[in-house]
Amino acid sequence: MPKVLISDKMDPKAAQIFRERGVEVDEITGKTPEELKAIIGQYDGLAIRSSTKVTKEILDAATNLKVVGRAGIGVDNVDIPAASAKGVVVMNTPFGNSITTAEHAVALMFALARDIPEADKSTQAGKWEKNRFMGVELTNKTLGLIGAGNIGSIVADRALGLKMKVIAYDPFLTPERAVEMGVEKVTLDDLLARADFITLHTPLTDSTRNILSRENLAKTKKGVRVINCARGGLIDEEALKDALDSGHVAGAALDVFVEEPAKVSPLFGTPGFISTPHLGASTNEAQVNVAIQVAEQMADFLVNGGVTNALNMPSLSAEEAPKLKPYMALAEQLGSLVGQLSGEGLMAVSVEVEGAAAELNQKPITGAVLAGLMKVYSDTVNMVNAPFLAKERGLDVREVRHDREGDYHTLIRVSVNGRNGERSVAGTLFSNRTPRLVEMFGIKVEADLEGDMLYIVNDDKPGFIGRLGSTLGEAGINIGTFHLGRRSAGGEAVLLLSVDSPVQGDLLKTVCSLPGVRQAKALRF
Ligand SMILES: NC(=O)C1=CN([C@@H]2O[C@H](COP(=O)(O)OP(=O)(O)OC[C@H]3O[C@@H](n4cnc5c(N)ncnc54)[C@H](O)[C@@H]3O)[C@@H](O)[C@H]2O)C=CC1
Ligand SMILES: O=C(O)C(=O)COP(=O)(O)O
Repeated sequence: MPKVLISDKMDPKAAQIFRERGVEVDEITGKTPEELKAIIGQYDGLAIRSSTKVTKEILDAATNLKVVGRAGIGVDNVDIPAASAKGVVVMNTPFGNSITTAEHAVALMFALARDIPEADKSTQAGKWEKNRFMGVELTNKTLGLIGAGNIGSIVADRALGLKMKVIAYDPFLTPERAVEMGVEKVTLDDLLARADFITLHTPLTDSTRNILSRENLAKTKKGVRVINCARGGLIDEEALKDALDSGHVAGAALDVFVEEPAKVSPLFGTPGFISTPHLGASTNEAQVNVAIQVAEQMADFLVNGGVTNALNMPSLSAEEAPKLKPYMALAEQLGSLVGQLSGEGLMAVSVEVEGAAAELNQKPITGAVLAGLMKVYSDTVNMVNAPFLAKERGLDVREVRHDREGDYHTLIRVSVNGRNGERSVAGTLFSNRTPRLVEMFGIKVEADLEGDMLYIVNDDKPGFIGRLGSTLGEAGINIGTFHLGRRSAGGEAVLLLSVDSPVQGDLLKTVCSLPGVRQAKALRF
């Protein structure tokens, strides 16, 4: 039974779904990194929100971890390259809390426009300062969206309903989508110069970090109000404080901070400043949505191999996963076969699918080929990290899909190019289930690739098989199955034997020195 740790506060629906789906679950929140490191080794899955920091250190201690599920959107608290390198899938729930977060941004915009928090404080202090507070209307004001993705577009929709003019800076926003959203696509400088309110809705990346820098804040319209419900780090907090103090920025509302939890901040106490403690996603509706979604996705992955909303692996639906399973087993065996036979120095690999295999999602098949291939170099390789390892090694990976059906109803062919030239192997599924090798280096063979095997290339001459049988027999090696293929009678032949124990050391040398043997190699599947 797979086991998951929920390490941040999550709606109880998450634990309920894990249990219903046959996943054991522990809910242990508020642990320090050291405490988390000490227990993470027992878990196959880790379900988090934004508090748990999934660092390389945590991942190194997570010896059984297969999946990190983020009940929410932002994954900047997860070291994704480190997770990928360790073969851990990282998934999020990209839509479950978008409406709630957009509504929080709109709420903060209203709060800024009418100085509601300060007015509330003063009223409850019995001051009745009716003449102190003078707000601004939102109608006809210009809202500048930085980031027009899921949340940004919901904010735009609500703002248009409030009769605001919406302008958006997002390098990935197409003109067609801007028209559909009813916003004007502008440059960042244009947005800074024109917006009465600026709201941020981008992830925190190298291109967005400090996007409202001191320099950019200076380019804003005097009296601008700024809202950040996306990520701390998008705004220079010191520069924002100075701009509030000077009156250039009339108000700022931050839900997110560079350092969280934000126990101290240069902005705290600054007139015109409003804050909430990362509450963007905190509604019952959003929390139920993301809890259900993350638990379903993680359980699907741990129980059936389905992959949804992964950030470091192609998707694979729970319906597709069982269909692809035997293909992935075949693909991994073929990859492993060429990997073991080719050794180091591979430069390119091509994965071709034809017949029924060509109708499937090819990415997981290629991932499985690469996992099999790279096992030669690393025993911690899997489908998640294999593509990254391949890239790291500069391996050129090609995928080819043939619509034709050849001799087999379904076929996967793996060809590699390396120091030893090009080699190609192909396999099919027997009875739609059992992987079977059908071709090796252009020679037809039929073999199941399993357990210990012995691969021999030899001259097709009478008497060889008898000599080989006696050599192995004398060494106490039992032959399970025996597969022979040859290019032409009397030419080059290929032998694949399954053996009950590995052929190694001196025995392998003896086999190599048998007359007619061109190459002999022990293989393991
Ligand atoms: N405060 C909170 O509790 C919550 C915060 N968030 C945060 O909100 C942010 C946005 O979420 P979504 O809209 O769902 O993401 P999304 O991926 O749908 O949209 C992000 C948009 O930012 C744009 N973008 C990327 N680089 C940019 C750049 N350099 N300049 C301008 N635009 C750029 C992208 O093209 C994309 O359209 C994320 O950082 C997420 O973590 C999300 C949920 C809750
Ligand atoms: O989904 C996101 O990106 C959020 O920032 C929400 O964070 P939280 O789950 O409330 O800690």
